[in-house]
Amino acid sequence: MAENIRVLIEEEKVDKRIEELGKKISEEYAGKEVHLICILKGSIFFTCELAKRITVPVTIDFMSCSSYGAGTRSSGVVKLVKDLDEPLEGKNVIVIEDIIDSGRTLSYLLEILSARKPASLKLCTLLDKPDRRVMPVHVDYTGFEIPDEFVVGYGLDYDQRYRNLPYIGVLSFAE
Ligand SMILES: O=P(O)(O)OC[C@H]1O[C@H](OP(=O)(O)OP(=O)(O)O)[C@H](O)[C@@H]1O
Ligand code: HPA
Repeated sequence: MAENIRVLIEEEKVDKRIEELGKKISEEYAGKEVHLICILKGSIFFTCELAKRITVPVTIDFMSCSSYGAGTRSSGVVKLVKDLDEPLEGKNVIVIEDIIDSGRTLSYLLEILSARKPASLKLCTLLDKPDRRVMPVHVDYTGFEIPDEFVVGYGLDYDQRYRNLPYIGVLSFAE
């Protein structure tokens, strides 16, 4: 089946929104240091772009969690693939995600992370698909709310491909 991609959010619009989020976070954390947790692999592009636009001191750590296999639907089982290198105690933590869909990944992760006693714990996502939510998740910073369509680009993949597209696109399949 042939794969087609239709642009949903252009590169310029994504960049502008990330700039706004960086400014907001910098204002809200004035005088503090923020510890960003990048959820691999999808949020790597967003984390890099956002971190460059935050003007308070930033540290970064990485975690990997997986529930989507080779398809477009979650398996429903979230697995921790790689844990953080650093402890979180006393840190102002912001978890950075590329997308919140069913909410399963984040509700699982936030429970693990809050047990590690950070000074504060917030969630920032580039994309949110609220119509697909199965598990409730409180999101503090959202780039864009999007409809229930499978998207790729800006870190998001289909079967590990398309992460490098500089825009957000909707993937569809034609016979
Ligand atoms: O809200 P959910 O339905 O749980 O979906 C969101 C999660 O799915 C994607 O990760 P994926 O498991 O595909 O791993 P990847 O980031 O390595 O592509 C995405 O990066 C989120 O972590
Ligand atoms: O729409 C999506 N695209 C890519 N990966 C995803 N993981 C959850 N939702 C999506």
